Amino acid sequence: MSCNSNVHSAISPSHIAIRGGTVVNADHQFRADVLCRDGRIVAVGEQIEVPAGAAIIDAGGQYVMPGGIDPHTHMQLPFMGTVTADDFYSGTAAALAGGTTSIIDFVIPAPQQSLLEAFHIWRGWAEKSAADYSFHVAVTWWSDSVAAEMETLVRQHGVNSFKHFMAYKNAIMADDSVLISSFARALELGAMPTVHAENGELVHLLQQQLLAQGMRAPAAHPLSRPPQVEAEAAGRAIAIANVLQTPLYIVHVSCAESLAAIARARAAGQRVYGEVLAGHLLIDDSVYANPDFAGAAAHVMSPPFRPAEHQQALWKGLRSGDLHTTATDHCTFCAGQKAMGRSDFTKIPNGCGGVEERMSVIWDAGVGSGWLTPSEFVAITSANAARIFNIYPRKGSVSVGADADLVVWDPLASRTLSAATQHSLGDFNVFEGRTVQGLPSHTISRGKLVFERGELRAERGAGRYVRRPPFAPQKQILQAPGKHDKQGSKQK
Ligand SMILES: NC(=O)NCCC(=O)O
Ligand SMILES: [Zn+2]
Ligand SMILES: [Zn+2]
Repeated sequence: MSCNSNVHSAISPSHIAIRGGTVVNADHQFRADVLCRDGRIVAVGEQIEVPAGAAIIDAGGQYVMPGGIDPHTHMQLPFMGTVTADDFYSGTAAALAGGTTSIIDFVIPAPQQSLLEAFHIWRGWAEKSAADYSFHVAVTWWSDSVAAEMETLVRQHGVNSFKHFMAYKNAIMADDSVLISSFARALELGAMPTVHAENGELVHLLQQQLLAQGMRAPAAHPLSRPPQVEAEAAGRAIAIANVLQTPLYIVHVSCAESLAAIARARAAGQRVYGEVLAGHLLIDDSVYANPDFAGAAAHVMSPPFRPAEHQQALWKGLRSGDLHTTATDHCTFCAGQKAMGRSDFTKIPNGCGGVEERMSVIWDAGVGSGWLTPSEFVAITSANAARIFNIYPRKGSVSVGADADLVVWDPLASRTLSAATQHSLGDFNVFEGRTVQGLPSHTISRGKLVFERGELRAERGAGRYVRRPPFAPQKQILQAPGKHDKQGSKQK
């Protein structure tokens, strides 16, 4: 479908002025012009002086927001015997068309593979990115060399988060011993442990049982990964983080039970962060009942889409502050690839797209319905991710000195989403037929106008690797400060 037929060169005068819009940051919104020079924001204010020769964007009646940050994508990922359809160019170009100007993707070393070797391979693949990118690095096995390479990644390569897949047994699954070693090491290094929370042993057992019962179609996929399987793993990761006193970021929280575990931990004073996918907010499990294999298989991802009541809980979690970021887990496989699991649902490559649609579908359903304010939208689509992964306010903020990654947002524009018009190279759109109100009119990436009212000017290789500094290494503090007197000695 689509595939970048509508791509032209980015417009890049040294100055871009955005005039007459309402700037929205995560903490407040205000009327202001924004001036960008050489890739940075250099002025935000009323009636700013615009140098001769600057490109001028009229943002009257529109919002000017930080470009979206999608903290969970998989471009060019080799996975389940195939490779995703979108590479770093097509995937980031699609992101820009939807108002997302940065992604955080994943380096996933094979068990026994050097983390550094894998990191350099992914860095090479990502050089063609049209938008800025960064990497979480997965810890899929453990040894002293992994511990040493984590340090090199943090200190020399700007990695401050490590991912652990608690699912995908016999492939990339991290067992408790890996989780514990890696979380403890992350704490020493000032890095954030993150988890894909699903009990891989239970998934494996349920898959085998379903296959033995002759259930081979995609409809069996959600049955092999019920909410309890996710909640058990989320609870276990939270408990490990609690004992070790590490922070924890849980990716793609999809069910009320996991959310409740996060809420309980946070109420008890634990630093736990939750990410929710645009798809999990808006699509329910009825998609797996589709008798057409291709339609059902296109929705096979993990965790799976859930019964509708979970969506209500997730939206509440975003508003209550127990969920912090929104992502897509953009991981596109075409129909021919999904067909690898035609006679065995466990072989369907897991993953769906969405990097181009995330901002619009969340604005439409969240802000359009009155559930979220524009500032809350900025918090959950960019600012919170920037804070959690330590690149704020350079990213996620419209402020002087920040990168000129901006989206001019037209709250009245609408379109109907479709694979026929998407920029992703995937051949399916999980939001097919959904009409959304609220679209980017302009996207500016590092000071260049890369998208203007439907015309995409993404530039291969224009994206830059974003280094993310570590947080200060934390001491292990086993008691809350209130248990100590003012001099710091323990109370009797
Ligand atoms: N989510 C999914 O189904 N595929 C990508 C890998 C992962 O994030 O688990
Ligand atoms: Zn995952
Ligand atoms: Zn993922």
